[in-house]
Amino acid sequence: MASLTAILPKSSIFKIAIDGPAASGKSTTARHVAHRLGFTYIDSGAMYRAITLKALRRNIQFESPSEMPHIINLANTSKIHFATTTPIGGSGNDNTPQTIVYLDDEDVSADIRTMNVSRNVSFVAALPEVRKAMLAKQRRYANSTDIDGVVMDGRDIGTAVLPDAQVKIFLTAITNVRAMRRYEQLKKKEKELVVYEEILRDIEKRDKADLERKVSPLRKAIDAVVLDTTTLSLSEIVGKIIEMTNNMKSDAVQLSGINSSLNESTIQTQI
Ligand SMILES: Nc1ncnc2c1ncn2[C@@H]1O[C@H](COP(=O)(O)OP(=O)(O)O)[C@@H](O)[C@H]1O
Ligand SMILES: Nc1ccn([C@@H]2O[C@H](COP(=O)(O)OP(=O)(O)O)[C@@H](O)[C@H]2O)c(=O)n1
Repeated sequence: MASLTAILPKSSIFKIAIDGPAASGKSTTARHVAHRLGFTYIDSGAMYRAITLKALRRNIQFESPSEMPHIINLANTSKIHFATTTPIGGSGNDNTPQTIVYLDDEDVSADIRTMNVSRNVSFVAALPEVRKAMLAKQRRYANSTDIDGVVMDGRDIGTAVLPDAQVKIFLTAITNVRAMRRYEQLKKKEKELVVYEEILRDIEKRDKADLERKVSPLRKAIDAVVLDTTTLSLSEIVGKIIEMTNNMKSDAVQLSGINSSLNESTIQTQI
């Protein structure tokens, strides 16, 4: 099949936006979709987590107004990048491609998932200047020219970061199910002692903060499709998104056919 970038103008790199509340399945879904389509995956939440981790390591006192310029400075000056490892056959039942997150060239993939980072990240993510810095980085990644497409997940991807995304998904699941999944996920990593009730409280608190903040709150874009992962398996969700993407792609191919025949008839008319 011809490369999509050969059909669409460079500015129209295929974009898939996946938003939703904490632990709704965004990053797992996004990684599988990106892997299947050969697209780049960008975990926007990891970027906010990385800045939060750096602030914690520097003992910055959150919510102290005099410390805010330091956090903003970290957002503006830190280098964040990603690498994806493709599993060969997968380990055990988990064949999910893994994303490595680098903060100033250090692999912080595990450190950004601790409860301490989770407890503080929504505060950092609510600072308008931090969002401005992350938005610029996110758009830069998404518009890099050497990729066919991008899948980005977060809270404001369909509404603010990539409002031009051709496919927009809003993933949801009931809170208890999300908390239990996050509990199982963290327990496997054995990075720290995890308590289900604490995870549930963190998810509820973070959802509230993300929904209520002034700048780019968690919202479903009007043109996003809602998928409920409480009742749909990972493979069903991934399958649906791939199907939507393929439909959009074939529409784009047909449109490009119509456009080129329109151009031909315009040329003939001019002759
Ligand atoms: N549709 C699904 N059904 C069941 N479990 C899922 C589904 N999607 C994701 N999961 C699992 O739920 C957990 C949280 O998913 P994750 O992708 O980390 O969520 P998010 O990125 O939204 O925080 C992971 O362990 C993941 O494997
Ligand atoms: N596009 C985004 C992505 C994340 N975030 C913030 O970053 C936090 C962590 O995001 P995440 O995607 O890693 O969180 P989980 O859904 O994995 O728990 C969220 O709770 C938001 O406060 C955001 O504000 N905007």
